[in-house]
Amino acid sequence: METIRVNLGDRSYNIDIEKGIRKKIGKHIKQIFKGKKIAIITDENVDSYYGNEVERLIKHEGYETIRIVLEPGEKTKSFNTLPYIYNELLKFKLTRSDLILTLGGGVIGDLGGFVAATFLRGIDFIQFPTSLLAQVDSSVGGKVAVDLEEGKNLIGAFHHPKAVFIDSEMLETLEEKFFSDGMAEVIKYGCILDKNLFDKLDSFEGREQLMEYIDEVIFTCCDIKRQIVERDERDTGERMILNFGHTLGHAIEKYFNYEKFTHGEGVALGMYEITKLSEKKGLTKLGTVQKIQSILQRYKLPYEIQIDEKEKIIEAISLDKKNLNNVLNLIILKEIGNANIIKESSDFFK
Ligand SMILES: NC(=O)c1ccc[n+]([C@@H]2O[C@H](COP(=O)([O-])OP(=O)(O)OC[C@H]3O[C@@H](n4cnc5c(N)ncnc54)[C@H](O)[C@@H]3O)[C@@H](O)[C@H]2O)c1
Ligand SMILES: O=C(O)C(=O)C[C@@H](O)[C@H](O)[C@H](O)COP(=O)(O)O
Ligand SMILES: [Zn+2]
Repeated sequence: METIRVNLGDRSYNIDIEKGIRKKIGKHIKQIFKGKKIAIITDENVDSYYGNEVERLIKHEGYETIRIVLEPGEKTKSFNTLPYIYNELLKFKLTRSDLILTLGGGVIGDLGGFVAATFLRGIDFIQFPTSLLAQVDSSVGGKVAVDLEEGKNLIGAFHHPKAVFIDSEMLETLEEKFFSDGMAEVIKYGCILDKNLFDKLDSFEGREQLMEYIDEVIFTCCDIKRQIVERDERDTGERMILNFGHTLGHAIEKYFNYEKFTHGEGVALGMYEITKLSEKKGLTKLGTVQKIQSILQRYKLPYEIQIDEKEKIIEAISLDKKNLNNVLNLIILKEIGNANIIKESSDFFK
């Protein structure tokens, strides 16, 4: 097992990465949680593969459990889903000394994490991420949120998990499309900070070859995120570079009502488009956008779309959380492995 310690004072926690760790999940939880009740929040797909096994192992350690199983997909990560979950927790009589376990992808992690941040003014939770995207990104760093119709993650909190358990064996059941989503965030790490990672990903033929190195890739991504989060927990400076591709990505997701493009696809489109623009403006080394296009294609991600109502995208961009005092903090690449934060208006996209 590889363990990464995220050092954040009294909010510190471990990320444990081990193939098959789910088979010992009850015992691992027992080591760090001394309360009585555990509410497992998951979605129907993940539940059908892992729900019974995980709940049985947790019950075996003497905990009382409830399983809250939600519809899969981004639409579930909505403000409107919250009352249902809070009600289930109240019926189960979950108290502040109990625990929430989020078992699923980024939707479940963000939503369940937000519930943990707000229920009874905040209770502990553990992230048990099952999608590639959640294993390399969303389970780490404490950003939890729900979407509004107006935009992504507009209601949220910083609430760190007590622990993160990562079992890459669970990726065997993940559909191709969602594997690609996770690759968008993996590619993002390569683009912003790690040229070696980028080149390595670019040397693989695709999912099958990458899976031979999956734990190494997950470790590298989580460790990059750990370092940034330790230096800028609250996203006031350096952490913004983790948002490369997201200004446009989030706007595109919202523009299509969270139905046409997933988060990873939005990020892929956003990374390509902003790099095309920054290269054209002479801010990025020539040839960078070509490299991004090629790696996105390798991992079956989109890179270009036609949008007729550009002004609506620009309107959505104004809700970006990196917009401070009407100045937009944009993340661009100087070159692969080297990101920069620049202050612009939304005219940058015109
Ligand atoms: N908090 C953060 O720092 C952060 C970072 C990146 C992304 N996010 C958020 O994460 C969300 C996207 O996460 P996602 O891509 O995991 O989406 P998701 O949670 O919708 O999962 C994708 C699909 O894969 C299925 N699935 C998950 N694990 C599976 C498994 N092991 N086997 C079979 N099916 C499985 C799910 O049921 C779902 O249908 C977005 O809402 C995004 O905003 C948050
Ligand atoms: O952890 C971060 O910081 C990130 O920006 C990671 C992103 O991949 C993630 O999508 C995050 O949820 C975006 O946050 P937001 O602040 O732009 O809503
Ligand atoms: Zn993201």
